[in-house]
Amino acid sequence: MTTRADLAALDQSDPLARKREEFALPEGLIYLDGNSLGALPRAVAGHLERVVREQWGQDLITSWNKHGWIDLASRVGAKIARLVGAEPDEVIAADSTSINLFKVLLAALKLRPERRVIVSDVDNFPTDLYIAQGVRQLLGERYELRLVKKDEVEAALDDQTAVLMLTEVDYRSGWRYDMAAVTRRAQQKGALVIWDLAHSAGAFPVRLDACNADFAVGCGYKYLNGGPGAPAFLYVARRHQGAALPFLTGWMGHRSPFDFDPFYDPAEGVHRMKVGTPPVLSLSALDKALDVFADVDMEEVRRKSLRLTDLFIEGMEPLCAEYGFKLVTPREHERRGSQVAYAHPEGYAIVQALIASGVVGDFRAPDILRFGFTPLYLRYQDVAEAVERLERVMRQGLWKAERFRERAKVT
Ligand SMILES: Cc1ncc(COP(=O)(O)O)c(C=O)c1O
Ligand SMILES: Nc1c(O)cccc1C(=O)C[C@H](N)C(=O)O
Repeated sequence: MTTRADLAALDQSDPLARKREEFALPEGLIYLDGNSLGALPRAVAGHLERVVREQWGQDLITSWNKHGWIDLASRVGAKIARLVGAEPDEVIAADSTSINLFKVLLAALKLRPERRVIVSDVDNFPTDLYIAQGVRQLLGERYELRLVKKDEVEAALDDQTAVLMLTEVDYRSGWRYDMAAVTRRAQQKGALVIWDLAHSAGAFPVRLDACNADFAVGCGYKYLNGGPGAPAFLYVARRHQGAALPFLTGWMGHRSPFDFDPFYDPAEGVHRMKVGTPPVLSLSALDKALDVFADVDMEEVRRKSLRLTDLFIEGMEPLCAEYGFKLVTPREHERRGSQVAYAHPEGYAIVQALIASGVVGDFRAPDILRFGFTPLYLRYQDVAEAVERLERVMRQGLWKAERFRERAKVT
């Protein structure tokens, strides 16, 4: 059994412990929801204030050149590229994950015009599936969206598969695909592969290059801490950049937007995936937030993430036995992202009671309690404290209060 003293010792010797002070976290709160909305890096508020007052306020429109607003999507993309194993010119920060998925899915399908099938995971995050359904409607009924369970993905690939579209880490269970192996198998069948890295980027090292991924997208507001509604990112492997087209052909993706040419001519490389005017304030927040990673070794982040999640799983064992929580996250390290999830029929009310006791996790229908572990701002001792507070919620039956049953709009 791991004691409080063991955890204190782990915090003492933690090479990432110094990163916590770079985040503004409310006193006493244990935040286990950085997989949904990352915490605020302290430097962001001052930076945004300067961008607003000095750049927007004083330099006004000249800021597009003077402060490089026009290149922000690429500069921020280059910072993300380092975290996902890509070259700086393979990634841009733009739009939302959903919109980026639309762009790369259409681009990929058009690169395989003779094929008609999109394969995905039936448990994929709904927006990914909705985007695929919309793309299918747009292209016509002759396209098939083949949705299968995780262990059926390989068997679902055939010589008609144009695109395999998956999220590396399942948003509910935290189950993680073997990205390199799955990519290889799909490519052997002649398909292109799109990865959604929403629950991967910033959570552990990602190697898009070593996996030979074709396309990828991901969120800016989860483990990258870019703030609510932060711009997402999009990756196009360099080998596809000449042929892949966005189909959302906006002026910012034109070769020379300020020629105001009436006819679309795609920009070089990943730049053609830009659509409209970039959200400078949001991009600036994400830009500054990413600086937190500048001196961080992502291998170290992974080591700590696995220790945190292992400790949580260990600490929860007595609660599973006593109160019926059922672990749904794999114990195997290779199959796990940076979150731990449990099934419990009273999951919603329990999560609300836990939040009221100062531990923020979240609930995912139908019955999942989800806890995200962000190694940059969590301490080992937080893990024990979170388990203790949950134990109290259960032992004292705090979750039974009527107010914890009311479903909020956003869960
Ligand atoms: C796997 C995955 N993809 C996409 C999204 C969201 O996409 P968007 O940024 O368009 O809201 C989420 C969470 O919101 C997610 O978990
Ligand atoms: N994007 C979100 C939002 O706008 C409101 C509430 C939650 C979210 C989320 O990020 C959900 C998240 N993708 C998930 O994994 O469940």
